[in-house]
Amino acid sequence: MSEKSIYVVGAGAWGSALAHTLGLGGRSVVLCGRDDVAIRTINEERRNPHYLKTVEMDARVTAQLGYDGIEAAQAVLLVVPAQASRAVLAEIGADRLAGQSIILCAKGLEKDTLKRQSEILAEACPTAHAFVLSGPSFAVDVAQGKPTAVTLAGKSLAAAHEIVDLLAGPTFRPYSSDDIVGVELAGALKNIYALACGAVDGADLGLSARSSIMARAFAEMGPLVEAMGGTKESLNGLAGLGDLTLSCTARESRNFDFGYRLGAGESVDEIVASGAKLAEGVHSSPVGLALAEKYGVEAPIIKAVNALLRGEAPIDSLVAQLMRRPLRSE
Ligand SMILES: NC(=O)c1ccc[n+]([C@@H]2O[C@H](COP(=O)([O-])OP(=O)(O)OC[C@H]3O[C@@H](n4cnc5c(N)ncnc54)[C@H](O)[C@@H]3O)[C@@H](O)[C@H]2O)c1
Ligand SMILES: O=P(O)(O)OC[C@H](O)CO
Repeated sequence: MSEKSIYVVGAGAWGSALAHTLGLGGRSVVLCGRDDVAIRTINEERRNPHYLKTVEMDARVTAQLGYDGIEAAQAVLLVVPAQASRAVLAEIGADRLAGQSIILCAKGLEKDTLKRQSEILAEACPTAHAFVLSGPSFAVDVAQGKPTAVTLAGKSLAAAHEIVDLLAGPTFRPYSSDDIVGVELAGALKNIYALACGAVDGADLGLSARSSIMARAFAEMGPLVEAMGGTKESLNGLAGLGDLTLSCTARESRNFDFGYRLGAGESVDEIVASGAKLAEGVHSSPVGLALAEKYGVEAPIIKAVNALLRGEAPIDSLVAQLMRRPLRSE
């Protein structure tokens, strides 16, 4: 019998990179997209015309429109923006996902409902098994076969190990975790802090200020993650410290870049109108603030990012406000 395929839903930058790296790891992959030109180009020319254009997609990857055959997948990676996950899961349908292992790859929180990706999946398909893939990983690095280590969380370590074995390849190394809540919160929150660090850079407030924001962001995440049922240990790992470091220091991060442009004086509307790429933190910031308020946790940096996004104050005056907070111990 032929090997079952892994289905990757979402043929954007991250879905394409993951499909390619799984192919390199010897897996048969079906990449599900919604743009027929992209599908045809991937199958005929081995490249995605919209994302990672120069990467030659591994031959084990087949692209297709829609979700045909997904019910027989070995596992499904959901790789669409966080705000689209619910609609895409509904489009695929609970019946086809029943009992399947679904690896949630989006790093974001749902507006209005304040839900994490695994909560959305539980509502969309209660019998599916949720896993979360997160950690420091730029699509372009993964697609170019540069060494990358990430966190893969499941309900138990044993369950996570199985998916780790499935996803691991010569240049892609997942570590197992049993903290779904902590790992998915870490991935979503780091995008908010990347906006802050980008803004600090864009306003030329200095590398010392940026490092201070990163360290205080790391401290700020702990109480919220714990209040919501995750563990601080997850923050010490790849999904926490690893991704915070990457996203808060590199202009290649779309969230950092968005923040950089805000710090340099552009407005949210101007940046969006210019066709900026997906910056999940823009959507997750109000959710992060609402969650902090709901759980009674102090989150001054998340609050400042929300004020920045709402155009209430420029980053230098928001940082000045942070500097005027009462002095305290670490
Ligand atoms: N790009 C990265 O380096 C990277 C790394 C790790 C995690 N992620 C996360 O992965 C998620 C996806 O990011 P990306 O970089 O692939 O974004 P992207 O903008 O490159 O691609 C998103 C893809 O989702 C599709 N999509 C959007 N809305 C859809 C809908 N309603 N129905 C069906 N398909 C839809 C788009 O057509 C596109 O193909 C984000 O949450 C991001 O934080 C990205
Ligand atoms: O480009 P960003 O800011 O969405 O970051 C991509 C990945 O999440 C980095 O780990």
